[in-house]
Order: sequence, then C-alpha cells, then structure tokens
Amino acid sequence: MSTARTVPLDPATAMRLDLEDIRIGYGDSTVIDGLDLVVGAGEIVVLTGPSGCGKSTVLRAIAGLLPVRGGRVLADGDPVVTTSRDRAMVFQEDALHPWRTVRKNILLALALRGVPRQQRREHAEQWIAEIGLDGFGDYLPKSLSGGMRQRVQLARGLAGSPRAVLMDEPFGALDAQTRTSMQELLLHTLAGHPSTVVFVTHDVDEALLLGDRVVVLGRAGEPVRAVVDIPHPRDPRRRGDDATLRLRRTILDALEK
Ligand SMILES: Nc1ncnc2c1ncn2[C@@H]1O[C@H](COP(=O)(O)OP(=O)(O)OP(=O)(O)O)[C@@H](O)[C@H]1O
Repeated sequence: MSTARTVPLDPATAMRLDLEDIRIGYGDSTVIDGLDLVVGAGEIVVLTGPSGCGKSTVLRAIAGLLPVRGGRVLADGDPVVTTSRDRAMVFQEDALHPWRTVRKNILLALALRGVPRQQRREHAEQWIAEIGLDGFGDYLPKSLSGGMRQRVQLARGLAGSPRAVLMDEPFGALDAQTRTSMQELLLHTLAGHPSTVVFVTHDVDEALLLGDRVVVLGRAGEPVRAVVDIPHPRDPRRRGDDATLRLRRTILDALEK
C-alpha cells in the first residue's frame, strides 16, 4: 500500500480553513489566545503540544462545536458558526454506536452527510472493502478488535467525502503495529477521497509522517512554540534521513520548552 497521495488534490473538493487571531476558553479561563493558522485545501496540518494546551479545543472550534471568543474561524472564507457535514470529526475514543452493526454505523454516517438513500448501501459496501473489513459488515463493534473498530471510525469520518476532517488522536489507543497500518490506511484513503485534515497527535513520528506542516502549541495562553514545514510530506524514503531527524529534533525541542 502506498503512503503517498496518488491523485492531485482538488481545491474544489477540499476546504481551506483560516484561524485568525482566535481566542477560545471555558468559563473564566482562556485556553487559546491569539492563534493564527492557515490550512490550505487538501493539506494535512498536525497539531501537537503539551497535554492540556488546547489541541482538542482548537478542533472543537473548527468543527463549530465551541464558539470562539475572539478572532474568526473561516471555512472557505465563511465564518464557522455551527457544525457542518462538510467538517467531520474523528475521535480517539470509541464513538461507534454499539448496538449498530459495522454496516449500519457507516450507513448512518452516509445519511448524516446527505448521501441519497439509494446510493448509501453501495457506498457502505465500498467503505467496508476499503477499510479491509469485507465479511464483517454484520458484526457489532463489541465483536471487533480495537484496530478494526478504529477502521470503522475512519470510514465513518470520511464517508460521504467531507471537505475537511478533524482528527483528535484517532490512533492514540492502538498498539504500534496497528497504528502504523492505520496511518497507511488513512493516507491511502485520503488519496481516493481528497480532504483537508487537521490531525492532533502526541506522537512526533506520526506528525512527521502525516503532516505538510506540524504546529507545536504552547501551554494554555502561551504563543505557538514552533511551526515546522515538512519539505517532502508523506515520502517514506525520507524517514530517518538527516533532514527529517533535524525536523524531529526541532519538534521535540519545542515540545520540551
Ligand atoms: N469542557 C470543558 N470545560 C472546561 N474546561 C475544559 C473543557 N475541555 C477542556 N478543558 C480544559 O481546557 C484545557 C485544554 O484542554 P484540551 O482538551 O483542549 O487540551 P489538549 O491539548 O487536547 O489535551 P490532551 O493532549 O491532554 O488531550 C485544559 O486545561 C482542559 O482542562
């Protein structure tokens, strides 16, 4: 399976996101203060940073689940004021409906994204094949391994081709081998379903593998610690080369500040 995107990214299908000087918080506390970030159509931008610095909070603001207190979040130039089926969330925790089969979980996501009823069944079968779960369509989540459940979550997140996908540590609970295969699956799947991705992770190697750009957030209220452009994103031949190791060091130094 290739880890490179195999189709050109189409700005018509992927969404541009602009965060302009945003401030977000809960109650009396401010978590993010003055964050600027541009995510171009079809880019994968990785957010990392110390625990509690506000990575999930930023995703919630982009999703439209949490209003900003200052600045603006723009989706293709329009202020984000609420959730939209164009912006999907994929979480680490098991967000599958436990009483629905794999197929029904995916069918529901397709319905929520507005895929016409007569096309849903076929799309669901395509997704089941794409995530390598042929033969498991009638299984309930509890009968699947953690990695298999996460595959279904990925299909649910990307089903109906949302124009932006917001991924909150989606592979954080998986063992190293399953995590690697999920990263490959994500890149392979995105090649066929171009989308803009904002991806939160604590894992520097995952950030280096997936991102066009890695943004290291500071602790709540602090400025961004580093923005690292990845010169050859998703090129497996660059893993371990000197340039990549230098970028790795930069990210680790920023995390340890
Ligand atoms: N619903 C909430 N109500 C009040 N405070 C919250 C809420 N959600 C998060 N916070 C606080 O906001 C801050 C940022 O939380 P957030 O979950 O965004 O951080 P994070 O960087 O994603 O953390 P982690 O890496 O540990 O997942 C933390 O101090 C957290 O306690």
